[in-house]
Amino acid sequence: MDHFDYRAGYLAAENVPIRRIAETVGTPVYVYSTATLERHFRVFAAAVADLGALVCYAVKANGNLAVVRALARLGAGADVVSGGELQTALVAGVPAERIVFSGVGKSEEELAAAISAGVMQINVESEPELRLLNQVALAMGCRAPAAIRVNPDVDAHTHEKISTGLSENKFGIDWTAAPRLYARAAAMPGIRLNGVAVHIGSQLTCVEPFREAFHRVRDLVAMLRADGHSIDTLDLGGGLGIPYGNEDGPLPSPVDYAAAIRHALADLRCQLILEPGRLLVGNAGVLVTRVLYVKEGTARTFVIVDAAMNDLMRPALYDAFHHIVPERQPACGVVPRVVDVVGPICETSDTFAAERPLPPVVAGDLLVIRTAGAYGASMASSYNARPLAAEVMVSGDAFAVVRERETVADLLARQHLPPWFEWPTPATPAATPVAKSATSGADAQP
Ligand SMILES: Cc1ncc(COP(=O)(O)O)c(C=O)c1O
Ligand SMILES: N[C@@H](CCCC[NH3+])C(=O)O
Repeated sequence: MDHFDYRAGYLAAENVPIRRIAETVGTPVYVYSTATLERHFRVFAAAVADLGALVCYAVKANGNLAVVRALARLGAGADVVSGGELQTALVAGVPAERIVFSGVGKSEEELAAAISAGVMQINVESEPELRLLNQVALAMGCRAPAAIRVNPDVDAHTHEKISTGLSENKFGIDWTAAPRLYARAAAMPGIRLNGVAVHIGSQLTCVEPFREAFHRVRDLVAMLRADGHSIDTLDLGGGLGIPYGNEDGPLPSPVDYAAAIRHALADLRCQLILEPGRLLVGNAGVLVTRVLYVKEGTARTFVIVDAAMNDLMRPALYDAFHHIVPERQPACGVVPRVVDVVGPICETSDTFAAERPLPPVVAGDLLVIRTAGAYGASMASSYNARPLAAEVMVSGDAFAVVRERETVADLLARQHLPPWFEWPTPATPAATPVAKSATSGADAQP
């Protein structure tokens, strides 16, 4: 359930007409609903309440400060995977003791930043990373709280590009090799290793792979405890799928997911950490775009819109399905046309929908791409020199820009000509960036 509904024939985000936002802020624009974010967090938190789990929102799904703040206000912790996400979470008011630092390639600086911020736990994904963490912690005169992310070799039955729990995936340490690493870590004075972490993939549409992974974790905890390690935290990652509108059957609910956890792990007396991302924010966001042209091709009809794969890359990257609806509610009985909805980027994969029945539209109409709150803005780029879209948050009757639209000047501002190139004539426009310094890059001269 979300808070994007037709009101008197026009789509609204909570009580704010989408049209009003588009006319004020322009398009393309991401629109987030506070009520939906809050509802999703509360539903998930209620489902896992009896497990005493700490819900650490996976910031990668949507790192907008306002989104992270909305969840932090409700008590969410954060799962972060870079120094940038760590800072985002801290600035949004997530207490350090509720932050988990995950990721397969953390740099020395990022490890040091996590330790000095006082994060709850660093999830280590390789032996070299464990050794580096030990060194960094010793140099800082402390012991780093850590868990090992294990790879349980379980098929998540999701898109291959977002599956992370198979032994051929780069993530975690093979669960059968993990006991050796725990033994080595026990001898490292800079490491306080007392947890196991697992995350097998994203957009899981059935509970069975979770069950399988959790039972492997259970077996591992028994082995580790038998070896004398104290295991106090279990980080079960995220991954619960959400409806995009093209699923075959019903998806597992947070209650089903909680039952799988309870059954496999509740009696182990560990602090559980859960890292939902998509589930909290996916349906809380839409991408609003304007139709530029309707082009009648010989084989297809193309609805060319002003959003593109740089704004929302999921369809191009994973052939992902997103519902697309007109901002103006179609009249009863209107006959849909089968069209391709495409962006202006010079790639054939810049296609939001192929051969999709859609109510007829004309240039100037607004279309709304649904379920775009997760891995939408957070994966956007400026490909084709297209500035990043604006982001807006709605609450009741109010809306606010929570990320300004980038400008072309922003894109150019950090670029420089090398000193051996003169600016083209006529004279350099005031807004054009200049070479950083006369000497920078001198060694690179041909
Ligand atoms: C370690 C970790 N935790 C949590 C998540 C969030 O996953 P999702 O958005 O599918 O809940 C991810 C991303 O897949 C992840 O890599
Ligand atoms: N980016 C992916 C999810 C990957 C999650 C990160 N491990 C998506 O859009 O579905």
